[in-house]
Amino acid sequence: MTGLITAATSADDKRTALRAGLTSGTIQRLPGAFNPLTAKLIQEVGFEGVYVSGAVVSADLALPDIGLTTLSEVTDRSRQIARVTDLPTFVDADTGFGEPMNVARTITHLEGAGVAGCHLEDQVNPKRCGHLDGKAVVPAADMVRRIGAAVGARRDADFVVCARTDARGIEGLPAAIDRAKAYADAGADMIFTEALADEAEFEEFREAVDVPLLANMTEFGKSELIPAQRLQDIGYNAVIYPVTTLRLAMFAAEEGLRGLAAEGTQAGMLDRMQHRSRLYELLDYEGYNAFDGSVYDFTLEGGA
Ligand SMILES: C[C@](O)(C(=O)O)[C@H](CC(=O)O)C(=O)O
Ligand SMILES: [Mg+2]
Repeated sequence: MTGLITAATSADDKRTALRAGLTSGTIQRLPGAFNPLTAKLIQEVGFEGVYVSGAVVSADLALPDIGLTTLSEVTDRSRQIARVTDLPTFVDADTGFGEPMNVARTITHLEGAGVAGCHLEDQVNPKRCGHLDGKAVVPAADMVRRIGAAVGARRDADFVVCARTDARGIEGLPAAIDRAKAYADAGADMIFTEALADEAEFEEFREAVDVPLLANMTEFGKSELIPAQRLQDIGYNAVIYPVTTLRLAMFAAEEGLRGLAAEGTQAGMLDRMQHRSRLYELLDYEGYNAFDGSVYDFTLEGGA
């Protein structure tokens, strides 16, 4: 049964892998998984990690990304995703769901859910998407307290605590860099440099800060979409594609639903669908069948 139902790799080993990846010189590419099945696809295609996006957890519930989701909702989704992948799962913990003591609780919950690390941001509560205007940040000293609480709460020293600064769009790049340095001094293992404008800003950040850096290549936002290889050349250690799979899937779903409504049948769009056989391959029906021969005792032949 190993590897069926849950991934074979332990949470400890996944945390070790994330740590090793962040110092390997190879940029760790983490697409967002909008569900556990997508996490399996991310692994199969060959990425280094899986991201659980706050924007996606919210959007999945048909909610805007303004801090409405709860620690329980984010933890449950993260656990479901971490369970099925051998890759490290890295989670968006927003502002940590409250004050420093809440942040400590957030870390213990996420650790317990088998995730490899998370990021906490320096926005005020309620937060908003980092690529929107009108954000506000807490004083750096408050964020330092959030980080201290997070670092002190983890039981596995390999759990990555990443500090995100949203200050670039509010206080400017030099202030964002100063904050990043203070956050690293407070024990953050990595800095998430939110909403930088262009390559030059990523370079400037890299030169100024010593700890690993994470880039956010979200679409239709404030940052130029820089290829992973280029980010690696600049010296970034990780990159997230937080909403990419959800945007791809929702675009396809909308097109398909409009076509179905217009045509009265989906017969003309089968070549744009994941085939039943491909879905079953991803779900590893064969593996379950090896466990119990009655699982896969049907044939796909003849079906469209
Ligand atoms: C990374 C992010 O925090 C997320 O929740 O995925 C978002 C992404 C987005 O809204 O595009 C962000 O604030 O950048
Ligand atoms: Mg977010």
